[in-house]
Parts: sequence; structure tokens; C-alpha cells
Amino acid sequence: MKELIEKADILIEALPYMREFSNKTVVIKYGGNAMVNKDLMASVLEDVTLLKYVGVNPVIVHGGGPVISNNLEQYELETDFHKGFRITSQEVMQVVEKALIGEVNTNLVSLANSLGIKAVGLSGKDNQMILAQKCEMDCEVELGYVGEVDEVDPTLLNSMIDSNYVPIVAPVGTDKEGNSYNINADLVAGEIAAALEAEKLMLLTNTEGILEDPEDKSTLISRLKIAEAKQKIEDEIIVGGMIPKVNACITALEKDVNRTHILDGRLDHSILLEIFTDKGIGTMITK
Ligand SMILES: Nc1ncnc2c1ncn2[C@@H]1O[C@H](COP(=O)(O)OP(=O)(O)O)[C@@H](O)[C@H]1O
Ligand SMILES: CC(=O)N[C@@H](CCC(=O)OP(=O)(O)O)C(=O)O
Repeated sequence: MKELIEKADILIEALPYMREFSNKTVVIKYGGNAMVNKDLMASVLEDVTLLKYVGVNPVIVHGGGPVISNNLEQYELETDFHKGFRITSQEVMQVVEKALIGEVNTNLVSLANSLGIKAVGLSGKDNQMILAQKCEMDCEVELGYVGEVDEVDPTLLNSMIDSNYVPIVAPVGTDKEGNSYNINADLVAGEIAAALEAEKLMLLTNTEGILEDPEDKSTLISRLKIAEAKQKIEDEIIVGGMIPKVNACITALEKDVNRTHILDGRLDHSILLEIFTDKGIGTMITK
């Protein structure tokens, strides 16, 4: 009986959060390094199903870096990164599109549909939803078809949300001429959260959150303000793949998304633990 009452307590703890998030949009970025197996993907999508049933509007943006790297290896094409971005020649871009849109996106959509979510897959090219421009972050290195988001048109996503679908977005953008661009998925998630005026942005990854010492999980930082996060990038405590995540949170916060979180996507039901428990998990970045 005690166990049953504890289960009821968990539901009661979740109740105020269910009320708070009902009819609100939550953007979830699911990253390649936390997508390591089908069970984990199913656990993430189960959380998304529950969100949908309690009236939250989830939007998923996925990565797929490791899948792209595997496919490039099969084609014997080299992968080079510059400041966390994959240098993307025209040949590499073709593999990126096939991997992200033709493989990762369709697999996620199929799995989501099999779990009872009305999921629809799309990329930033659909209806020119994500207008991109060539990323000119560093003049010294030619990044090729690496893009940065110029503008997100939220019309298509909003009409899907209004019709009760869960959009699953691949991070490929386009320019007005129809050229495709490879965009870091964290940055896409931040811009989509901003365009949808989402309540929350959640970036799922393969660490507990932001760590003071990446080798030591006990050094998890639960809360960080924008200025503190920028300082940690400058001090090189936050490096590599964590930098675009922090930048995505900053973009979203500056464009009025209320809450942003970086959390462990390897942990079963991390989304529910973050949204529906008093303590939350991972790192929350705030204004
Ligand atoms: N301060 C930090 N705390 C935690 N992880 C960090 C930190 N700085 C850099 N990282 C690295 O960032 C990685 C997450 O980025 P990335 O591998 O690109 O994830 P994803 O595939 O989920 O997008 C972590 O695995 C870790 O190696
Ligand atoms: C420009 C750039 O680097 N794009 C990424 C897009 C996929 C991505 O961001 O995947 P993760 O979230 O799994 O890292 C890439 O080519 O790997």
C-alpha cells in the first residue's frame, strides 16, 4: 500500500506543473550522442507522448552527428570539425541530408507513430521554414555549406501544433535559391524555441548537464545566469559541443523563452523528471 501511495504522491507533485505547462510549447532537442540505442529513443518518445496527453505541445529538433560521421566513413569521405561545426563540402552536404532527413528523421517519426504520437517529420527546407545563410563565423576557415539561421517562419509549425501533431525537425536549412545548409541542431532548436515563443527549451545530451569539471559528475552546475555561462566559455570550462548548446539557450532567453535546460538524455525519463518534479535535473540557464 505504501508503494501505491508514493506513486499517487508523485502524480500530486506533478499536478501544478501539468497545470502550468498545459497548452504551452516545449522545444526538445534530442542529440546524436544521447540517441545511442532504440530503447533510449523509445524512452524519450514515451515522455513526449505523456507530455502530449497532459496538454503540452512538444516540438522535437533532432541531431545526428554520429550517424552522419558513420555514413561519411562508409563513403570514405573525411570529416573535419572547426569549433564544433562539421566542415561541409557539397559532397558532404549530400550525405548530411540523406543521414538527417532520410535516416534519423524518418526513424524517429516511425518510432513516435508506433508509440501513438501523431508525429510529422520535416526539415527547415519545408516551406522554407528555416532560411539560412552561409556561416561566416571564421574567415580563416572555409566551412562550405555550414549554415546559420537567418529566420525561422513558425507558420507551418504552429499549424501542426494547432492540429495536434508533434513536429520532428531535421536541422537542415535553405536559402531562397534552394541551396541546402547544414546547421548545428542545438542552434536550430534555440531559434525554433524563440520563433514559437516556447515556454521551455530542453537540450538533451550525453552528460548530466554543465559540469565545472567535465571529468567529475559531482561538479554539476544546477543554475547558471547568461553572464556566468559566457564567462565559463571564455575560461574554457565550457568547450566543444557544449558551446552551441549554451549559445542556443542564450538566443532563446534573449528572445523571451522563459526557461532553458541542458540535461542528460541517457537517463530514462529525463524530460519528465525535469518538467514534473520540484527539484528538476540538469543545468538551467536563466537571464
Ligand atoms: N563544461 C562541460 N560540461 C559538460 N560537458 C561538456 C563541458 N564542456 C564540454 N563538454 C562536452 O560537450 C559534450 C556534449 O556535446 P555534443 O557531444 O555535441 O552533444 P550532442 O551530440 O548531444 O549534441 C559532452 O559530451 C562533453 O564532452
Ligand atoms: C554544422 C554541423 O556541425 N552540423 C551538425 C548537424 C547535426 C547535429 O548537430 O547533430 P548533434 O546534435 O548530434 O551534434 C553535423 O554535421 O554534425
